[in-house]
Amino acid sequence: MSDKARLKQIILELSYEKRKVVLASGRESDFYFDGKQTTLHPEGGYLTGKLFFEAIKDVEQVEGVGGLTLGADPIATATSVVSFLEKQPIPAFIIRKEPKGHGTGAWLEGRKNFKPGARVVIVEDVVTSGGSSIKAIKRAEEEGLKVLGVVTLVDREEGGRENIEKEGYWLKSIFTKSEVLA
Ligand SMILES: O=P(O)(O)OC[C@H]1O[C@H](OP(=O)(O)OP(=O)(O)O)[C@H](O)[C@@H]1O
Ligand SMILES: O=C(O)c1cc(=O)[nH]c(=O)[nH]1
Repeated sequence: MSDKARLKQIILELSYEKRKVVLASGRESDFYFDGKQTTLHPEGGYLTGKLFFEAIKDVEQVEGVGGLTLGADPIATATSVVSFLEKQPIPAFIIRKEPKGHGTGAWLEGRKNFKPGARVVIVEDVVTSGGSSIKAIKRAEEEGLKVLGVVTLVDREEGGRENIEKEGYWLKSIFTKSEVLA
């Protein structure tokens, strides 16, 4: 079985839930992908890292991978670890939803691994409206990074791609919702 086929099995088993839920955008839905159930699973996290690394390794001399906490955190870390194992090390970063209230006051964690203008990819577990990805893009750019595009584990195909592209960035998905549920 391919890495992608196995990851789909894990997503269906651990992350896909049929229930009524309010989403980050305020929309209501009758299903949910709880991405962290997969990305924090030992095999799920490893396969996520492998597939995200494959998706970004040849992209426009990528120099970093990160995203908005919390969904992005295990994905960025797994991708970075796999990149080291594959001898093309790509450092990870985490963007906070609020700046740290004491100590460094930082919005962005992992800063020392990035020079100004470093070319980075934003990662997400789920894209619905794309609002969280766009927030991450804007914050990363305000922090001096050059964002190339976004990679998500699951694209729910609910307008996120269009909204991200409208901002001038590409979106790649490991899976669309249709692929997961096929
Ligand atoms: O495309 P959007 O409409 O923005 O929705 C998708 C976002 O929603 C979820 O995050 P959530 O805010 O639930 O937070 P968490 O990652 O901290 O759990 C998910 O991890 C994405 O970041
Ligand atoms: O839109 C969201 O907030 C959302 C949808 C989903 O399926 N999973 C998730 O983590 N967030």
